[in-house]
Amino acid sequence: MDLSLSSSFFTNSPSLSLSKTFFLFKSQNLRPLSNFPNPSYISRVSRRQPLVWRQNHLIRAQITNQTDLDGFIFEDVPHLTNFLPDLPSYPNPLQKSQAYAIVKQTFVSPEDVVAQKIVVQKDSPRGVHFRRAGPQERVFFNSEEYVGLNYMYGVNDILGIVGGYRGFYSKNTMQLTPKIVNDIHKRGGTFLRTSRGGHDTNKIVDNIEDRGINQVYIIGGDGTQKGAAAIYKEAEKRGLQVAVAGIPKTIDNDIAVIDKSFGFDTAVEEAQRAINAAHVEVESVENGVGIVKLMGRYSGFIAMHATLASRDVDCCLIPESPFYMEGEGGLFEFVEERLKENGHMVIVLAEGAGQEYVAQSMHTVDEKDASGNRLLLDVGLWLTQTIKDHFTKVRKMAIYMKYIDPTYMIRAIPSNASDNVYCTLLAQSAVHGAMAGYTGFTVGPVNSRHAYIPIAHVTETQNTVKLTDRMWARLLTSTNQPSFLRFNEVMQERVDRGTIDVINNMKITSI
Ligand SMILES: Nc1ncnc2c1ncn2[C@@H]1O[C@H](COP(=O)(O)OP(=O)(O)O)[C@@H](O)[C@H]1O
Ligand SMILES: O=P(O)(O)OC[C@H]1O[C@](O)(COP(=O)(O)O)[C@@H](O)[C@@H]1O
Ligand SMILES: [Mg+2]
Repeated sequence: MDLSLSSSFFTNSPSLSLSKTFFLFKSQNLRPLSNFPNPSYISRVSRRQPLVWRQNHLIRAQITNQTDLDGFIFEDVPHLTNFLPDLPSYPNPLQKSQAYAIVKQTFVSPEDVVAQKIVVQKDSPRGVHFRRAGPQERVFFNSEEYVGLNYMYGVNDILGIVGGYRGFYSKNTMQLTPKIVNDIHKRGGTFLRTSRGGHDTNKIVDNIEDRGINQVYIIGGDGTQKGAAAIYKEAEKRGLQVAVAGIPKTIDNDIAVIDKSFGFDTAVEEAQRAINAAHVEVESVENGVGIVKLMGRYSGFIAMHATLASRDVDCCLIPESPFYMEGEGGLFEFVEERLKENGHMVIVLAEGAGQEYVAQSMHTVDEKDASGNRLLLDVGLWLTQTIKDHFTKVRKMAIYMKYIDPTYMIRAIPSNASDNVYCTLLAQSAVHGAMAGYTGFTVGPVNSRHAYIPIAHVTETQNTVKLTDRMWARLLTSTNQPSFLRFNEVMQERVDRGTIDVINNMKITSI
């Protein structure tokens, strides 16, 4: 596969609704031509500490003396030579690439690291660092015989797995060529198709083994990355020369550690159109209240950023910030104030917000999708009806509700320019990492520099909006909406008054 293919390949492929898609980089025909010794894949833990060999991806550097080492922690990713010590390596064919001919530093230094925490104090520990992404001097897949065919790594045997994880064992594969992937970035959806559930690690790795696949690129959100980690572990257990790379793609932006996931920018941009439509509609009537529901199962990033970008939004509701309707500081009070002031208002809400209220009003039980994600109830419809009932029945005020649910329309559009560029970087970094023999990693920007992050590090937490960070405060000052900080108090009052039972799973300790 050449790099231009790999970039268009990935740039094009993970259009927004492509939640769980896989590319296989199959190079079983790439036989070693020579037997170079294993280069020193050594991770230097600190300038002041002797070199430390990385044995396994989640071993944190043994820091014996915090002061001495400035608290430097290197969370390196696994390498194939950890379990295949005799694997031969080859000079990276990029050395001969015209594209890199005048690049000052074609290869990243094995000692380059990217800091997880960018703002530090003079005396604070230096903290966690990840391996910098990029081309490495030596590669562990021999592609020389293909260089004449392609420009960079020269691998031309690439399979697309159709229909998500289950596609490994229940669907046909698709041979991917530059021609096939040429235009896919201009289409929404996923040309490889997708599915939820169906992750059977053994069957998947059996299939990888049977087909002689050497590199697996797995594209998707947090669930997909967990699946990728399981595949990597099983491949390692079986001692397979298979590099597994995770590519973070979800509009929700709920993947930890990285700056943002592919698709998020596009979703925020497209959400503007829905917000604008709501604004136009409610501006045209007296007491118009527009409600726009956006995606965001557990994380309100799309809603928060769309609100900040649009500036037409009066109130943004996200799963991380539980809200309440009645009384002082509640949503009803705020809506009434805004209507008096402006004659109209727009509320943006993330689909995961207020789920407990909807569940309570509908007396439903928790249901899950095939991947184990909680099936969400339509909080937009619930909020629309609740506000309408309050103003018409209790406040005796005529109001006009306009509810817009653009969620799938947003997810279905092709990625925007910024996401396309981002995707090119993800694709190229992933290919460089896998070619260099790294495995079990997710690639992504950390403080704007691309890095290889152990998958387990990315999946151990979920990226959510931190109410204690300044960004949420910026939003509150921009909309001037209530902070709902009295949520706990208000809920307790209601329980005491007997107006509600204890609300199941209510996040009363969310801050
Ligand atoms: N803990 C896990 N281990 C293995 N596979 C998982 C795990 N969690 C989710 N998956 C699989 O990952 C795929 C995608 O997960 P899903 O939650 O639907 O989407 P996303 O990757 O966007 O979060 C599904 O096929 C699901 O079965
Ligand atoms: O209805 P579907 O297709 O299962 O997808 C809905 C979900 O997909 C998302 O857009 C993305 O979530 P994932 O990245 O976990 O797939 C969520 O915001 C939304 O709840
Ligand atoms: Mg998910």
